[in-house]
Amino acid sequence: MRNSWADSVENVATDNVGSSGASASTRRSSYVPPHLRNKPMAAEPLASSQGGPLSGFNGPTSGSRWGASRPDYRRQGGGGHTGGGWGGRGSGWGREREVNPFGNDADVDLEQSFDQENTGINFDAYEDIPVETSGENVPPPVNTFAEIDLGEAVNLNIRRCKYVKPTPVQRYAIPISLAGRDLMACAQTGSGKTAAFCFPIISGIMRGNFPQRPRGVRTVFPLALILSPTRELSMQIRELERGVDILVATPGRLVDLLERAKVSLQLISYLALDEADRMLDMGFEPQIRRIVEQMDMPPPGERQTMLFSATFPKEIQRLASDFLANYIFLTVGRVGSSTDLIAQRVEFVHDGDKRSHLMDLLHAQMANGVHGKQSLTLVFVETKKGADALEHWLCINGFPATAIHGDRTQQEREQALRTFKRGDTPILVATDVAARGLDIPHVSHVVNFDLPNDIDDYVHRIGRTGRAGKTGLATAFFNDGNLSMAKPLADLMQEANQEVPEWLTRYASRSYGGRNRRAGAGRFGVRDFRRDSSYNRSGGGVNYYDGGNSSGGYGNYSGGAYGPGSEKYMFALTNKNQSHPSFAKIATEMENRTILKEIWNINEQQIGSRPQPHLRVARRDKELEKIWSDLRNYQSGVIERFSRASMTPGASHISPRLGEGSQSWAEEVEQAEANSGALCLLLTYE
Ligand SMILES: Nc1ncnc2c1ncn2[C@@H]1O[C@H](COP(=O)(O)OP(=O)(O)OP(=O)(O)O)[C@@H](O)[C@H]1O
Repeated sequence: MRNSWADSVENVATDNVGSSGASASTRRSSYVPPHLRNKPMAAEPLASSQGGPLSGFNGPTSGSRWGASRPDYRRQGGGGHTGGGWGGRGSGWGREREVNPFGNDADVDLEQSFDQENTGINFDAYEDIPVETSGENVPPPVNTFAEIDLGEAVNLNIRRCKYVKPTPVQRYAIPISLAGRDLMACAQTGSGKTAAFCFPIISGIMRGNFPQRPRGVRTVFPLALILSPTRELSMQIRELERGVDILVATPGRLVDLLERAKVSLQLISYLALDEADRMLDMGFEPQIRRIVEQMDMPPPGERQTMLFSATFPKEIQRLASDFLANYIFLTVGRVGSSTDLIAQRVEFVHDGDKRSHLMDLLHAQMANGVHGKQSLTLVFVETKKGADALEHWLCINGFPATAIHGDRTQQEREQALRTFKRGDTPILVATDVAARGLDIPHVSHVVNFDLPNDIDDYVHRIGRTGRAGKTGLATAFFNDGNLSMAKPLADLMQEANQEVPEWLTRYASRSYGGRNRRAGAGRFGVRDFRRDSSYNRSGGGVNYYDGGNSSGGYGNYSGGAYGPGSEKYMFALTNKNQSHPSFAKIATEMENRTILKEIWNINEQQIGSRPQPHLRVARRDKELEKIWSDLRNYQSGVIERFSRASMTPGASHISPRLGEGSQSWAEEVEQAEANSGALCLLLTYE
């Protein structure tokens, strides 16, 4: 018999109901954020912009700040069962759950106990979700699974899953894919993208006539390859289909298998990239190119390629288009936006107050109870060390927690996910390894203890809640260390009809000089990068390096033509006595990007947290080429200039502002390096 935090939730909830019912519960829940403590109680409810996620757990009868500002939340079924608020989540896209014949008992119990209380969600609310397609001869969408010919076996399994109707992304993507077209698709987190690419692949393989595989060799010849960024996500997708016909892999491991000739890609008919933008950012791009372009995989046009993600920055679209032939671009919902199903709160919390603030949230969550049901909370932190430390601190303070990050063994990572899913440790402290794709039922609260530096990372992180039509809550701790996120965060919240705290609007309105590549109105208007005039100007060609400030594109370093209003800053990358080779090595081991983030943070302080730097390589020798490829899309930045001189241990910041465009970029970098003897990096901001 386990005695989990959920048991204490149950006890608290029972106590509350037993003693004085709802009013006791309400009293307990009168949460006061630290910065408002010891102040007289306000006569009227605090403005929701001042936080108070607790109120989210209060449900509609609590006079909740949060509930009051979110009429749509209640409409969507989040108002709660038994007046209890948070636990009463919608049932998603009409999916009813059956007992999973392969699951263990604990999972089944938990799933059943939750599903019994699902109150249903208005699926029709999704009907008016904005959808945009571009490309030639786009096949029409369908409304039901019955309209799509996926074959008897797949249809049967769809019925077994009790998927009653396709989600919006499935309505569009499945017919496109069945028509044999390449696809780049962007749809919100938790909206059913996995099935959107898996169903047609499985169906195609079950019905297709494929060449005979060579016999008697130990190499396997899969027909479909699905690439995803983390092992956990690969395993999750693998749950849908196992076997050698469909290979689900992370790039690193696959490169290894390919190099040892354990796998051949010669017969690949389908290639899917899940979390495609992550797969093509600087961490993975070299490996993906190796797999897709330099091994034996058939080229675009001879295979069908599908790329899916909830976010798709334009520069990544450009890269991705290398892998596609005459593709259709599909967006369902606003590109890179969060779903409206997630109520987003942002609270100003100084670093030193974060732990106590988190504890307040967790206490509030307990006090407002979910009536014995595990309400899972996912807490995102910046570093692996930070994750370990917070996990430890939570545990010794009576909150069963576990942690997942890149330094833990695979076994530990899986164990952490298991105990979290079961509710034995209803708090999971995670780095970005858990930010994307993971579909964990019943995560009701995502806390961004440390905000990421990139708004897309934020979108993926909070997307771990509010999935499959259910509602969720996301709380972010913001402080002066997150200035670069003020504007994108405020814009995103506004887009998702969230109440933006006034203080955040003020932060956002201050100019930090950054180029906010995805912020502002018209996110939905800026979709398929092929529609950009710059793309057309270059004759439809793909020239990733021609964006930004460069007048000559990649390889032409003689420019220096900063656009009006651009600013530039110079940094040395030699902090922490890193020698260049070790830096390069570290840069390649970037699954959770900690080291680079350290560098980034140094830079951020130096540049006054200005967002969205553009960076470009200044010289192109082989060694730098590698670093360049690793760093190119690091966080929100793209390397603009990067040059090397002898390393000076301990050298740091050189010059915060170099002479206003009077010198060419290369000269500036060289001069700075000559002055400092350090490896230098020039950042410019539009
Ligand atoms: N047609 C459907 N009806 C009901 N539920 C569905 C349907 N399609 C998918 N789901 C469920 O929705 C949940 C989210 O799906 P999935 O994990 O594919 O989302 P996603 O869009 O890939 O999210 P992310 O962007 O976070 O990776 C899953 O639990 C899945 O089983």
